[in-house]
Amino acid sequence: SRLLVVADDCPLDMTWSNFTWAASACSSQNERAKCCRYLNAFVTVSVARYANTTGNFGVPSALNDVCLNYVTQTFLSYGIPHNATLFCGIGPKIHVSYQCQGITSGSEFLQTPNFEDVIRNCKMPLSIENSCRRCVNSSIIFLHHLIGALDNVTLNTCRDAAFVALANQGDNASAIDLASCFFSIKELQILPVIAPQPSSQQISPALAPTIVSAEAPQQLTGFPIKQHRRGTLRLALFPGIGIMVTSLAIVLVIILILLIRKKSGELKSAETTHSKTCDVFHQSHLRKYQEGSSIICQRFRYNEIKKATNNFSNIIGRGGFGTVYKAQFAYGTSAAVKRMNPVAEHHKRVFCREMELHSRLHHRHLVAFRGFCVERCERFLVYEYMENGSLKDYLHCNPLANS
Ligand SMILES: Nc1ncnc2c1ncn2[C@@H]1O[C@H](COP(=O)(O)OP(=O)(O)OP(=O)(O)O)[C@@H](O)[C@H]1O
Repeated sequence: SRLLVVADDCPLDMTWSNFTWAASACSSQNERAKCCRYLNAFVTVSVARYANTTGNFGVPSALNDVCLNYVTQTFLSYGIPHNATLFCGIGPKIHVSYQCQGITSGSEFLQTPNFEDVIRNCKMPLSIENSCRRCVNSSIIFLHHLIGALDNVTLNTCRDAAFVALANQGDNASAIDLASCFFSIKELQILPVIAPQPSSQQISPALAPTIVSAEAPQQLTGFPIKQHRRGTLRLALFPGIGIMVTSLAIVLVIILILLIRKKSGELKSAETTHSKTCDVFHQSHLRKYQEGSSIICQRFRYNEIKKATNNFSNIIGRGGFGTVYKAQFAYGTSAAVKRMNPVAEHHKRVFCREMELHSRLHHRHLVAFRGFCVERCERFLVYEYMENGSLKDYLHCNPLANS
């Protein structure tokens, strides 16, 4: 459980945030730089809040030690190991008061040349793409103009001072947003779902990297790293949602495939059933017809007729019961194929009777009946092909006949 830290005479307030992420990072040896960025951000935001009421970039020098002690105790009470605060340098590197090139207040900073560029480029929200990058870019340019090639401690102090000046341009929320951008860390106010426990792992001060690598934000050493880190952090916040959405999409696709397959199966089986019913009807009537008939005529297959009529493209006439096609069978015989129109059930019986009649009638003045086809709910009558057209055509169109 967390100890209550009494601020004594330190005017800084560090109760504005939860330190769980920082405690987690600071308990891992692999996240030392991140740990220091967290600690630096907590102190800087606290100083910015203080500057908001006083206008000063930090506590009076008389309160320096008191406040550094307060900050260290606060971190300890939130589970941040003592060796982490030593490693990050609370006091020697992380200050509670910023004196940047003699500037000690926000109003002085605002008068610094080019600072208005930084203010313009650091407008909220900084969480949207490229906005943070723009803000940090202009801050770096500004700082390099301001301090030139001075040491990293000065650079860091001025960076923190610039942060405080900027943070005081907006409200509390924008200060948090700005800190997340400036120090390349998770949004400070987001509460984690699982509170990580501080581990007993020790961070050896002997292993402390240089001030730049341990303390300076990533932005000052390279944007790509920072951009990548922010993207990763955003993703890490919602891993569960990503998995859920992906799973849902997969389930929906599977359901869709099953529905399509079921529907196409139903259609196929309906078609087959219809076709079978049709054919069973025809076959039973044909059997009766063939059983009662002494005449046996040729039965053609549907595909045979389809091929012979060139896929029913050679139309030679239309009558009251169907369309007549010219057919050329593989064995060289020409024929006229009458494709009967679809009719009601009782007409199918008529078709069979007519077939019987046709097959019995033989006369040199009658067109010879060659056969039939009953398949796929279709009926065809096949006749000898008459070369010279119909009698009607002959009587009405042939000039020799008319003369
Ligand atoms: N065996 C055939 N040889 C050549 N052409 C034919 C043959 N049978 C029919 N036709 C052509 O097809 C047309 C239609 O013939 P179809 O027998 O269907 O009708 P129809 O003789 O006019 O009378 P109905 O509709 O009463 O049968 C004919 O006018 C003819 O031009």
